[in-house]
Amino acid sequence: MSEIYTENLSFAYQTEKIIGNVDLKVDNGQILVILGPNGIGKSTLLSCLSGLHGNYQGKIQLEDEELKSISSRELSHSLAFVSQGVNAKSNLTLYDYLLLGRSSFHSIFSQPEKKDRKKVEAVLEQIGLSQYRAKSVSDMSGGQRQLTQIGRALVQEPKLLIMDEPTSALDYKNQILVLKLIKALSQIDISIIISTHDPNQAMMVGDQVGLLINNQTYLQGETEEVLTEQNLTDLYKTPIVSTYNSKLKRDIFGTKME
Ligand SMILES: Nc1ncnc2c1ncn2[C@@H]1O[C@H](COP(=O)(O)OP(=O)(O)OP(=O)(O)O)[C@@H](O)[C@H]1O
Repeated sequence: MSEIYTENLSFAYQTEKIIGNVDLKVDNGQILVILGPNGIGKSTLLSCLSGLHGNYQGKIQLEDEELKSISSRELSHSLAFVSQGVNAKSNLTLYDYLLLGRSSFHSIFSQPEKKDRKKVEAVLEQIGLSQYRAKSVSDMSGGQRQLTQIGRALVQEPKLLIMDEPTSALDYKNQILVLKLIKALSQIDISIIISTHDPNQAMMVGDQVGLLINNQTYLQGETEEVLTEQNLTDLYKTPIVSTYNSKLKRDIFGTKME
């Protein structure tokens, strides 16, 4: 069954149409990676899918319900969104900030339970920040705050995780940590949509790749079919070549500098 799909989805800010004709589909436990040039509408698309832009046209179906008819509390039990950038801001400690992310599991007056603390401990391990549990979120580095924001989504235990450029502030080791985490989550049947500017990341984790080509055209398909030299060259309007790396057992994308 599809975790989420859209039919003829379009969205405009005031009169400026940003995305159109988007037929997107993510099955249970699948990873969809969205690529597209700056300003094409990736964040706008992910915001629509996360329920942040209610005034879209067309259909967004989350499991068997239309997104617009799902309450925000109900939505927080099935979907978590990590927005672009390093915007985790709080004077709380990292531990308390993550614990607060469990609040949708409780009534306003109830206290966190043992299972909430256990989940926070597990997520601290997953994002590699256990040693910073007592540190104030506002005192963290950009990369640490991006990992914190991912952790905050994970404590929600979503069935669908949507992340807008989740590795943009991360060093190479932490990029790999997040990509491996994404793979591991998909293996326990969590469906994932991420955007990125790096086609190599799409090749590393994507089951499917979606290209936002212009405000009328969205192309989605199997990773190896969509990530071709021609498609990427057309998408970024810059020549991109691919070479097969036998050590990595996959194609690597790059550009000649001469
Ligand atoms: N709140 C807004 N009001 C009006 N226009 C907006 C708003 N937010 C974004 N836009 C415009 O919508 C277009 C798509 O922006 P969006 O952030 O979705 O692109 P993107 O593909 O995520 O870009 P990037 O790769 O640079 O992050 C841009 O032209 C942007 O200027």
